[in-house]
Parts: sequence; structure tokens; C-alpha cells
Amino acid sequence: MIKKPVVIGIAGGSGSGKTSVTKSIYDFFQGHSIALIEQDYYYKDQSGIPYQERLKTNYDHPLAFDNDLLIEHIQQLQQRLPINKPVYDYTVHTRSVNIIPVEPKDVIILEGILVLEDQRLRNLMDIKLFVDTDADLRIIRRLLRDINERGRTIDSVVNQYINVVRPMHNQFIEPTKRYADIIIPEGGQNHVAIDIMVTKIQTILEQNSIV
Ligand SMILES: Nc1ncnc2c1ncn2[C@@H]1O[C@H](COP(=O)(O)OP(=O)(O)O)[C@@H](O)[C@H]1O
Ligand SMILES: Nc1ccn([C@@H]2O[C@H](COP(=O)(O)O)[C@@H](O)[C@H]2O)c(=O)n1
Repeated sequence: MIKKPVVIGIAGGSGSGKTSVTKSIYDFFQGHSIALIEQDYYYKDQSGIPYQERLKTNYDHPLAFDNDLLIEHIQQLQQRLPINKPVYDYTVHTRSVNIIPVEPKDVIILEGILVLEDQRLRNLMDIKLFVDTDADLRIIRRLLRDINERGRTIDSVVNQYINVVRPMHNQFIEPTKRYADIIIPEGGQNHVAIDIMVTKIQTILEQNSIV
């Protein structure tokens, strides 16, 4: 009999602290059996589109993601099959030519702004989290990160935020909070919430008797 892995979905707005929460959980289970799947890596491949056209894409709309491939990969991992995870390059707005081979694991974390938006993805999850951080903190964090790590200018971050990120957040991301089992305020520094999550994951692993 195949033992089912625990799938944890971590959603929340851009800059809310999803990656930080994910890293805390991931680090706790290092040495155990844990895999990380970033929804961002499943943005649709745009290598056939000129760079200037890629700048016009709405990266905060559900249709920007290749969720079919993402779902296929999660299902493969659940069946204990390996996958080749795509790699995304934010600086050129498309997938890199590289892939990351991922072996099946007991715990799978699926993290991204819209992982709770697609019912098919929600149905694959055992635990659903929403990282909830005020908009002013999210834009400040994003501004610093996008300039330092994603090759952006102040102007581009501000324009994208006002014209796309903010309205899409309100239309598509914020409403998915209602699907969450647990809402984590403020993200990565919320050690109490992270400890509770880790304990819950351990309990599920024991119930599945795969610890
Ligand atoms: N509690 C926090 N206080 C200050 N900065 C934070 C906090 N949590 C995350 N950050 C920083 O904010 C930026 C965005 O956080 P990140 O975890 O990448 O968010 P997300 O994955 O939701 O976009 C990162 O540079 C991160 O280091
Ligand atoms: N080419 C791209 C692709 C995505 N984005 C933005 O990334 C945000 C999601 O990533 P987080 O780590 O912040 O959750 C999303 O809001 C997109 O606007 C981008 O700017 N360029």
C-alpha cells in the first residue's frame, strides 16, 4: 500500500511572509522527508514571447499559472513518483532552462499567492494556511525584496503594485482566506503559529505512520 504524503498549502499576498513561514517549517523537518513546491515556478512558460511583451503579463491573475502541470506534479508526488520541478527566473519573467528533480517525500509544502484559489489544488491539501499581513507591510517588504533580489526599480514596483498587484490581491487572493484552516498573522516571525503547525504536521505523520 502507498502511504499518502501530507500536503500543506501556504497562501497569502505577495510580501506577506509565505516564503519565511515555509522556510521555518521546512528547516524544522530538514533531515526528515520534506519537499517544497513553489507555485511561482509554475508560471506559464513565456520563452516564446519577446521580453517587452512579458512585461505586460498580469502575474497576479490565476490564469498566469500552469496549474494543470502543478496539479499533475503534486499528484505524482502523492503517488510516490519523482518529478522535474521547473525553475522560474523573475529577472526575465519566464522559466529558466533548468529543472530541479524532486523525489517523493512524506511532507509536501505547496506555497504561492493563489494556491488556495483553485479548487483542484485545495482538494489535494491536508492543511491549508493563509499568511495574513497588512497591505502597508506587504508593499514595503516587496519593494525592498524586488529591488534587491528580482532586478526591479522603485518605479516598476510601485506601478505594478498600484495597477495590478493591489487589485488582483483584493479580487483573487484575499477571498481565499476563507478556505484556510489556519490564518497566520504577520508571517515568518510568528513562532507560536509555526510551532503549532509543526506539531500538527508531526501528528499527521504519526497517524499516517510514516515518521
Ligand atoms: N516578519 C517580517 N519582518 C520583516 N521582514 C520580513 C518579515 N517576514 C518576511 N520579511 C521579508 O519580507 C520580504 C518578503 O517576505 P517573503 O517571506 O518572501 O514573502 P512572500 O513569500 O509572501 O512574498 C522578504 O525579503 C523577507 O525577508
Ligand atoms: N515575472 C514575474 C512573476 C511574478 N511576479 C510577482 O511575484 C509575486 C508572487 O511572488 P511572491 O513571492 O511575492 O509571493 C506576484 O505578486 C507577482 O506580481 C513578478 O513581479 N514578475
